[in-house]
Amino acid sequence: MIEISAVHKAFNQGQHNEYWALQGIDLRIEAGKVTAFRGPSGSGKTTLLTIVGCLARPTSGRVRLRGEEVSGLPERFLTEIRRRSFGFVFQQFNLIRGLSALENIILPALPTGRPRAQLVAAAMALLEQLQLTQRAQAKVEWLSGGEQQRVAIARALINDPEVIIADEPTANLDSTLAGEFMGLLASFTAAGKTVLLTSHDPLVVESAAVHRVVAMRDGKLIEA
Ligand SMILES: Nc1ncnc2c1ncn2[C@@H]1O[C@H](COP(=O)(O)OP(=O)(O)OP(=O)(O)O)[C@@H](O)[C@H]1O
Repeated sequence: MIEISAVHKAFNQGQHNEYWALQGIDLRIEAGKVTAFRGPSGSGKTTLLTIVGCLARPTSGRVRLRGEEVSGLPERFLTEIRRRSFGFVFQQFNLIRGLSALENIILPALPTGRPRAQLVAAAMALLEQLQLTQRAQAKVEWLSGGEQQRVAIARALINDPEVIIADEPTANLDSTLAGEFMGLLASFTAAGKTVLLTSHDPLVVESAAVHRVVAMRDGKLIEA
């Protein structure tokens, strides 16, 4: 479903601090499965996921999504593919302060033109699933770290993406909530969605919800 071929990524190319964060990644990711990336800090996990999610381009190499090459497309196409195909949950939640949990969740769906009432209903259903109904109208800066993370998860799901990309999604959750998040992952894949996540948490990487673990070191894949 996602094919990554010979992907390299350099930061600060041509400068004294040039750094190759990815050094030749070849990987096929199956649809409908949870793939977890693990590896030491700085091994390139986040860099790889941002490239797969069309948030950044590889310096060389290719990424194909459902057989279509996306790595070389112009930005306006990438924006559309991102919105249509991917939901992101990042370590920094990137929520908009001053807006409520509910407003943050529906934000990525506004450009789709779906009626507001439909979006609010979808957002409320997600909040209920994540046990956050009572905080719907609270401004996000009033929420705890774990609550903010659940708002970020709901926001990633509002456009019903095919692929969910989650970078350390449970970093701010206690083990009960982390366990619930893993349960949610199982329901995503049961619905045919593909999940890519990074984690340092053994509870996540060793969870029954994870189908495949990919290990990275120094910008390369290593045998898990
Ligand atoms: N924008 C950037 N400019 C320069 N170097 C960068 C940039 N982004 C990442 N790097 C470097 O690339 C390397 C890989 O970073 P990356 O965030 O992908 O690692 P990671 O495996 O996700 O780490 P962690 O587990 O700590 O999140 C790191 O050495 C990092 O410092």
